[in-house]
Amino acid sequence: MNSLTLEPISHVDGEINVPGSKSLSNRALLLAALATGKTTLTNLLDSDDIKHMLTALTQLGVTYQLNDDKTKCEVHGLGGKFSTIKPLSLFLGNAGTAMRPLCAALAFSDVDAELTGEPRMEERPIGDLVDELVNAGADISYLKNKGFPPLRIKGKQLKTKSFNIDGSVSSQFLTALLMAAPLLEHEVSIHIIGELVSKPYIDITLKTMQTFGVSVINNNYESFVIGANQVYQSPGTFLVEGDASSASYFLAAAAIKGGTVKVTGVGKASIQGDIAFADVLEKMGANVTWGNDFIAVTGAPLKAVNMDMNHIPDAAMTIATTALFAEGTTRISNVYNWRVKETDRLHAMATELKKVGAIVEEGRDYITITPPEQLKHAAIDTYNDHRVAMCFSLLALGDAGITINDPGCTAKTFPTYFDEFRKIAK
Ligand SMILES: O=C(O)C1=C[C@@H](OP(=O)(O)O)[C@@H](O)[C@H](O)C1
Ligand SMILES: C=C(OP(=O)(O)O)C(=O)O
Repeated sequence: MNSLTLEPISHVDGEINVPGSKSLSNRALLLAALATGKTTLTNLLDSDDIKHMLTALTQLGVTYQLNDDKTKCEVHGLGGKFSTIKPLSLFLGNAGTAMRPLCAALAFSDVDAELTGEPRMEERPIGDLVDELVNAGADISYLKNKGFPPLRIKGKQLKTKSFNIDGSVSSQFLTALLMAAPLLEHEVSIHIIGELVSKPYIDITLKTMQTFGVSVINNNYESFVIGANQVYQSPGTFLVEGDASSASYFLAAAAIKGGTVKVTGVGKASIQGDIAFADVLEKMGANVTWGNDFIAVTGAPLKAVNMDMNHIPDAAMTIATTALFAEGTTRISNVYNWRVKETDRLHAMATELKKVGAIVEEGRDYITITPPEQLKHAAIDTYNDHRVAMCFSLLALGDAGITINDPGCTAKTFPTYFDEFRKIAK
């Protein structure tokens, strides 16, 4: 298997302009496709998750022009729902931000489409979304296992005005329903059952919908109302912010090693919840400076934290490896849904952290990490999970270096990650 060995890095310093946000790229592409008018997206992310959304949109009859480096895209909006004649098969890889939102949008469109994905996608739940859509009258069937992709969707116009969605496994089910609701044209109310996880991603959804001209009443994240006859309208241009989760690795590197790293393209004006990662680093002892469009971190001796990280599920993985350089036992809690993402992340992190010598406790929805006296070199298995590969690159800041197996798996959200990481190693 292809692997990458990172030798110990003695110092970090520098400035990194992070690529566009995955969450914003795929939301903006979908809403631009449904909107009236032409939208020019800039700083679009060029990665596997976005390629899957773009390919699906082409198959759905959306036209767009991508520039050479694929970071600028002019989308010609359909001015309403998708409408295609022939049955389609859309392959969405392992992109949750394509599978879940397209599922709802297609259920309310004039299409006959199969939604398929990588083997892991067939293990990632979608039942809470599909079953509620079916309750409401949608025509969706499971092609293999109940509750999981692949799906067959025969879209239709529904009269249902009220939906109940379970938000305790993934916020993407609510995001999907929110973004598709205007296609129904009448007023829609959505009621949340269970504890809504990953709440800041709902803010990203609502703010992106607002930019495209659709407003939603948010009753304290317990229910949402989308008024009748709201149509997505192109904002003209849409600048995709830098990805706050991708920023976490560079900021953590500075926190661990003691230099200063400035990440640009994302800052205190960001609508991404993962900027709160910098607050965790601050709590651990690092110094953080904020600008509207940048975050800079200067390292200092770090101490462990004990925190509920449900609000930053992706960046929390970066804390799990940062914890190896902090004094004491770090506890990351309320992250049960790590288990249903690219891999079972609680188990994968526990397994790989033990390989470098950490003392780890893996709970149902938490993990504790105590650093060893001395970190050991290990070959880290990455389970086709981009974030496992990226967060373990931080082990290069220890004395033993690290080997990352299958480093190419970062292509899901950050194909150039290791080239960028090398730039801050001095
Ligand atoms: O809506 C989004 O853009 C995302 C929501 C989160 O998923 P969950 O809501 O499943 O936790 C996050 O982990 C994922 O990377 C992106
Ligand atoms: C959970 C993630 O991805 P997805 O959008 O496929 O859910 C992630 O990027 O960490």
